[in-house]
Amino acid sequence: MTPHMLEVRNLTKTFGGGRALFGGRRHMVTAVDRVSLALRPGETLAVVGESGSGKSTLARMLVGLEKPTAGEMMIAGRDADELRRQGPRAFGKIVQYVFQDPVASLNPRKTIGEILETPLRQLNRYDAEERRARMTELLDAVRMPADTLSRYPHEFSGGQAQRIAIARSLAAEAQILILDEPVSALDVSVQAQVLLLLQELKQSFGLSYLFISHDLAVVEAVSDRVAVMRSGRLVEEAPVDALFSNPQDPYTRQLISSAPKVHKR
Ligand SMILES: Nc1ncnc2c1ncn2[C@@H]1O[C@H](COP(=O)(O)OP(=O)(O)OP(=O)(O)O)[C@@H](O)[C@H]1O
Repeated sequence: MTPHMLEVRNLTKTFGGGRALFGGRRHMVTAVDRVSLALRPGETLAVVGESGSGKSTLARMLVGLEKPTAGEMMIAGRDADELRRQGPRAFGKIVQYVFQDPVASLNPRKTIGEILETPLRQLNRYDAEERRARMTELLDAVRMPADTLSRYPHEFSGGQAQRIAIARSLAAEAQILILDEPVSALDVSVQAQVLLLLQELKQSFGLSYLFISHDLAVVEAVSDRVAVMRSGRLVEEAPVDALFSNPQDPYTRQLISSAPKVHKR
């Protein structure tokens, strides 16, 4: 049986709980509360919820930016910590994180060529000429011209920078992209183009997506399954059509009815 691309069981993250100041009460926040989820090969699983529901904390734990308080995380059938201990190269070949703010996620002091070359070098498979050819191919895959390589991140718009950040994830040959609000910072007219590109790349590169978003219209357009979070808890999980046509949880119903652009069924 093919293992799940990602699987979390009872994943929990509690912040705070250090020594209380001035004898006051310790303030603890359970950002993620016993969440269990699985991402299947080739699918887009959206995680939705309002601000503060714990979506980003979940994603950050998966890539090792936060340490879980409790629970299990498996990536491609292997324990996530064990995989991470093998180093960034082994981990990056499986999972890449795409941030909400694309310009900030690219090193301002490096050219796009230098940024894309780093993961290619880490693969230890290409010589300089092959790396150059591969970078041009990757830019082509995200619809950016070859002269992008000699330019710097600040020279690009948000949409272009997000395409470049996606190309960097592809350069690492990741199988799973964790897309954390990947179009929220972009103009509405640009959002659709980037979403369409992500759909295409998923097919051509055989990717699986964990798609974090608060925007139900976006989620409806891109996902296969949807998990709804509220105050750190998973309240409902269903295939996208079932979730929008027949939401089971009162909170999901409320989210759908208050979303302006969602296709009401
Ligand atoms: N480093 C931290 N220290 C303390 N509390 C945190 C930390 N990171 C997140 N939290 C808290 O955890 C909860 C969940 O936050 P999180 O950012 O995961 O939610 P989110 O659904 O991604 O929201 P947003 O869409 O606004 O980013 C919030 O109450 C937040 O204040």
